[in-house]
Amino acid sequence: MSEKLSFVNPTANSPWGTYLSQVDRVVPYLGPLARWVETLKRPKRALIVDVPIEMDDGTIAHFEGYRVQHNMSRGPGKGGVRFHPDVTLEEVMALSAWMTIKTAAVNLPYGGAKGGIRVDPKKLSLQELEKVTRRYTSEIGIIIGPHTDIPAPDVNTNAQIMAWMMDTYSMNVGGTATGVVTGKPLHLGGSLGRVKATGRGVFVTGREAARRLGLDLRGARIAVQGFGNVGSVAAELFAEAGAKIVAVQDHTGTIVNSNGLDLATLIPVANKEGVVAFKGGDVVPNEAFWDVACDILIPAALEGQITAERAQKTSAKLVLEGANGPTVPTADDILAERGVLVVPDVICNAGGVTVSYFEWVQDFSSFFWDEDEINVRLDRIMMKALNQIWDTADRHKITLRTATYAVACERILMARQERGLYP
Ligand SMILES: NC(=O)C1=CN([C@@H]2O[C@H](COP(=O)(O)OP(=O)(O)OC[C@H]3O[C@@H](n4cnc5c(N)ncnc54)[C@H](OP(=O)(O)O)[C@@H]3O)[C@@H](O)[C@H]2O)C=CC1
Ligand SMILES: O=C(O)CCC(=O)C(=O)O
Repeated sequence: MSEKLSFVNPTANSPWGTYLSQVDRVVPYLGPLARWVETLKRPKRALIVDVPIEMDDGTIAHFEGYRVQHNMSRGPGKGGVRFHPDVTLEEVMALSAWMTIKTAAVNLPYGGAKGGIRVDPKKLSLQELEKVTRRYTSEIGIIIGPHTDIPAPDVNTNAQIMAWMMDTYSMNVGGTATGVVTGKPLHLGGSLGRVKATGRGVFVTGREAARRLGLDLRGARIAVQGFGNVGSVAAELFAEAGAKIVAVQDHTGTIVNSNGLDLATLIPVANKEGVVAFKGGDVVPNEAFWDVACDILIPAALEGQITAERAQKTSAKLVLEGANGPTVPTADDILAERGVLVVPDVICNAGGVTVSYFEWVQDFSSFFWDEDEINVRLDRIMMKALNQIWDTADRHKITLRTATYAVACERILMARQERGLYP
């Protein structure tokens, strides 16, 4: 680890810095458990791996990979794997920590972990992508496993990549270990409902938040940043409920249509070429996305997108954090002062890990549920968690984010205390 990067001294405005500041804000609400809070400010374990592969042109390329296990007080590590050219150890530390808070917030029997490879998968052939995935899985194989740490999809990873991870791990241990990853294809022990689960959770929590705000979803204007797994599914569900998706941004650019974008035509175009190739909206400069007149804003791309300046200008009344860590702490304060309600990532996007948990349980019991059962259970878990968080926020007069941390940190630190410290 470089001199600059340490567990306790984050780079300014980094995701890890954001996370540490979120933890600091919850300390006054932890009572006697506050003496354990340092536990949350450092990962339990961080592994950096070299991922060398032979490229199609015969050259050897090296990629840097990470797996961070932030906390395992309540159960095995759980969290996705990200393939992105900007992935850093410090980012993965933050993502793993948010998993610890998230799994505790919805009361799943897991800790928090996350992984990533600094690679642009869009520049790899399918064969190179498979080689990178398999080599990375072998390298982190010393710390993952169905009972220790269970990866899943995140940005630029999907069911095919989970299938390669499951196969590589299984070959290395000499058996078929379906429970080592979730988000797998259905015929390899995957679960119905997992692909749409995160977007569905954003919709379920968003619908409840809108109801409490007195905001009618019929005709509500929604802007969505990031139109991948999370953003596109959330957009579809809100559109089905009568909302208008008035702006969408992905890394190709931003499109707007104040009458509502036609998702049935937009989604296939976006999946193939990116949103700017869609003809049913106007292409505008990326920064204009934050000026679009809207009632609900759904950040569903990367961290640090809602800056102080963007928080000041958004017209949204409700922010639904589909992405992990999209709002920096100064922006959080501005949104709160302006009366904009934020449903934080650690509850808003917890639908994915909740159905991952269902997948893991189904793999162990070798008995698979139908999709209705999965969705009913998902909605029940999300609503129970959200209502408890809302009660906590009302009781202490704090934001939903700090309330989520209060509920989650109490569970995590109580488990830590009850387990004791001595080897
Ligand atoms: N998948 C899951 O189950 C879960 C994901 N999340 C979080 O949700 C977020 C999105 O993940 P997911 O949908 O799975 O990832 P995907 O890879 O499916 O989609 C990511 C989307 O973000 C867009 N994007 C990337 N960079 C930018 C940028 N600089 N500006 C605008 N758009 C950008 C991508 O555009 P393009 O396609 O053009 O590159 C793509 O549309 C992440 O923060 C992730 O951690 C949280 C919980 C669970
Ligand atoms: O499905 C999972 O296990 C984890 C998903 C994830 O990485 C996340 O919630 O950020």
